[in-house]
Amino acid sequence: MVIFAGSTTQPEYATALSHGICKSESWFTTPLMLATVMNAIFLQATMESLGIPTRVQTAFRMSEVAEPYIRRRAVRHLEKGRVVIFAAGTGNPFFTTDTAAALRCAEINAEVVLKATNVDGVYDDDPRHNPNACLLDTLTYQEVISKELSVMDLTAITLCQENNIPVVVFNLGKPGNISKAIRGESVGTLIGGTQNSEAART
Ligand SMILES: Nc1ncnc2c1ncn2[C@@H]1O[C@H](COP(=O)(O)OP(=O)(O)OP(=O)(O)O)[C@@H](O)[C@H]1O
Ligand SMILES: O=c1ccn([C@@H]2O[C@H](COP(=O)(O)O)[C@@H](O)[C@H]2O)c(=O)[nH]1
Repeated sequence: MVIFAGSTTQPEYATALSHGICKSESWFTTPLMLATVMNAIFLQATMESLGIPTRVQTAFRMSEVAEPYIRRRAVRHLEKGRVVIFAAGTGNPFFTTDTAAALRCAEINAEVVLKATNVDGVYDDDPRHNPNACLLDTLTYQEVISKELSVMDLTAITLCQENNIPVVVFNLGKPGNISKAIRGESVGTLIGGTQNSEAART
């Protein structure tokens, strides 16, 4: 199993950027990537307190606190039944944690990207701004791109499309949703599903 730690919004950093304290957006992205490492370490501690063996791998070196990302090593951990938490995004500015998820899933030949987020799935419009937006059950990658359904950034969705990795978008806040998504039960929105993944949902 693979889990990606999303960066939480850091209002202090956003304020620093808007006040001109941070010189460029590429500088500003570093603390955001570091925030995902903190999240990953907390998640690791929580999972290990439940007896689940876990490893954190970071996209840039922080060897005193976590392993560096090494694809073959990550795959070996998974083969041994450990949860691997990938942190620090892609390690590069101008990307997102969704793109990091798509990239790592492509690298390790993952079957699916499970995007646990703060809305029930993909809507025909941003539900935060349009209360009449309708929740969609399934979508093709092309529909997400052409209709500009910005629940996931274009780089991430394109990477999933190119590597035929379906994406399930679901609400993290609803109890039971993570289990449902992992078991392949119907939850949220399925993007780029094949007949097999459709069957798995029913
Ligand atoms: N068509 C759409 N359907 C669903 N959500 C949409 C759509 N368009 C925009 N959104 C927005 O996308 C957001 C979810 O994506 P976002 O990447 O912000 O969340 P996240 O991945 O949970 O956050 P993070 O990556 O910081 O952990 C929702 O809060 C919603 O407002
Ligand atoms: O690989 C990466 C991952 C993230 N960033 C920066 O962090 C923010 C927040 O990421 P979310 O995926 O929206 O949680 C993102 O906008 C980037 O500024 C990055 O540079 N590289």
